[in-house]
Amino acid sequence: MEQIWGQACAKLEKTVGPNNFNHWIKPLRLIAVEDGVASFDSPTRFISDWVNRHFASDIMVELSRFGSAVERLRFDIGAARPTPVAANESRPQPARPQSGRHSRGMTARPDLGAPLDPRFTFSNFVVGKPNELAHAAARRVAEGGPVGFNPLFLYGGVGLGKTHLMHAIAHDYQTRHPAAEVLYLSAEQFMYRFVQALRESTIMDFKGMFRNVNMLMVDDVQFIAGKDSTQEEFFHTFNALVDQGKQIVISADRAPAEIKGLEERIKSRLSCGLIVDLHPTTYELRLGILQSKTEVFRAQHPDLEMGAGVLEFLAHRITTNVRVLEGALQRLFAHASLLRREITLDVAQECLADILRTNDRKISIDDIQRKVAEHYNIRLADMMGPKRVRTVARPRQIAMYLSKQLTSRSLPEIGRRFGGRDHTTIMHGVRKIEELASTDHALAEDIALLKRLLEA
Ligand SMILES: Nc1ncnc2c1ncn2[C@@H]1O[C@H](COP(=O)(O)OP(=O)(O)OP(=O)(O)O)[C@@H](O)[C@H]1O
Repeated sequence: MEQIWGQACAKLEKTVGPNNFNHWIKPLRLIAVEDGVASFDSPTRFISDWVNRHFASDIMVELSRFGSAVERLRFDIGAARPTPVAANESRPQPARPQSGRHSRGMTARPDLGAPLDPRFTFSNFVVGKPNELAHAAARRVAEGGPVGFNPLFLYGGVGLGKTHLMHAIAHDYQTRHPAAEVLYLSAEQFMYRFVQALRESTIMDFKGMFRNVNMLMVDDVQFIAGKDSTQEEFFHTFNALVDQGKQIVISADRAPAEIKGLEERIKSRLSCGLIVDLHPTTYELRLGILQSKTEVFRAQHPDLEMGAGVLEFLAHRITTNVRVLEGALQRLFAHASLLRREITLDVAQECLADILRTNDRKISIDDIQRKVAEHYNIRLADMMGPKRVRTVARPRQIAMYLSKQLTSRSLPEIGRRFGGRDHTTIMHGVRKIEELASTDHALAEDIALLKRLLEA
């Protein structure tokens, strides 16, 4: 195993860049490869989660070269001894792209941010209807100059490209402004640094370092909800930077107003700039992403043979998020490079059976009623009951609308599930919500959020 891992590591270092490699992959120890599953010891959960999210497909492709195809990674936590770099998890590398033209002449805060993924650039980001606004806003912020919108707040469901866009902004901004200091980190890391500074009585250094950057990017800000002192510190950092005209970019899984447990003053601060959401992908966008990733892979492996209709099939069947889509494609690449044969539709279906099954999970009217009732804080029984007050009737109509949109049930069937209502009542409800959502932005947002929660 050591030998295999050693050889795979030599390749991986080139693919992901030395900084990412040292920080995330080097601390892992390969224990076994069995039944398509590669098992690792990882010093911490944080490292294994990060690796799973960002480098799983690279690792699977490399390991598949040594025998049977690897289709999944598994991690045991705590058994591996951290390397000096891994022990440094609390002090990750500066926000600094690792390769090529970006790496020259940049300044970045030492010991603060998380590393940037060199693959997350604008040129690798496929633009379509669901993400064009977010992409345009990100491009604009990356240009720098007089701050147009501060903060830029990007939000959207899991795996829709928020982190990719943030890294792309950082890469581009640093290329244009080599002397500028860009700090990218997750909200979780922000909290960790803050707690560490409190513990080590270095809070003034902490404040100084955060307040001296030119651009601060905080990913997954919903993480600090409910964590009062971290929120307080974040609020002051935020204000200090905005007052100095420094750019802030934030991401979250939902709009500021929707983040429960986040202080009102922070919500209102976060809403001062531009809030843009990444919508769930469309078929066209998914296909575009698959084609672009296949081209990249083919540039390195010209012998790849992809049968007609395979990418279309994947774009049609895997609709959850781009990360899952990418994972499926990487698994196919791993198969192709190992077996050296064309990926036909049959091969794809067989090889991806588990992913395809999960994606087939149907959303039920029950799920919808429960989620909507929870969201609007009404009783589930009110979905079926006769109450006509608006606080109950509107959520009920939203649930009707979502049932029509997200399930294949007919109007009479939906009517039956909403306390035996007539199909014309359901039709009226659906139309009403369509009409309202076209003018009421808050309602449209609510519906988009509910859809994301249901489809997650
Ligand atoms: N439009 C796109 N073009 C190319 N790749 C994309 C696009 N959208 C997402 N991806 C890829 O999908 C994967 C997941 O994206 P990313 O990590 O940015 O998602 P996220 O929105 O930050 O998710 P999470 O909510 O889990 O943090 C990444 O590998 C990213 O490169």
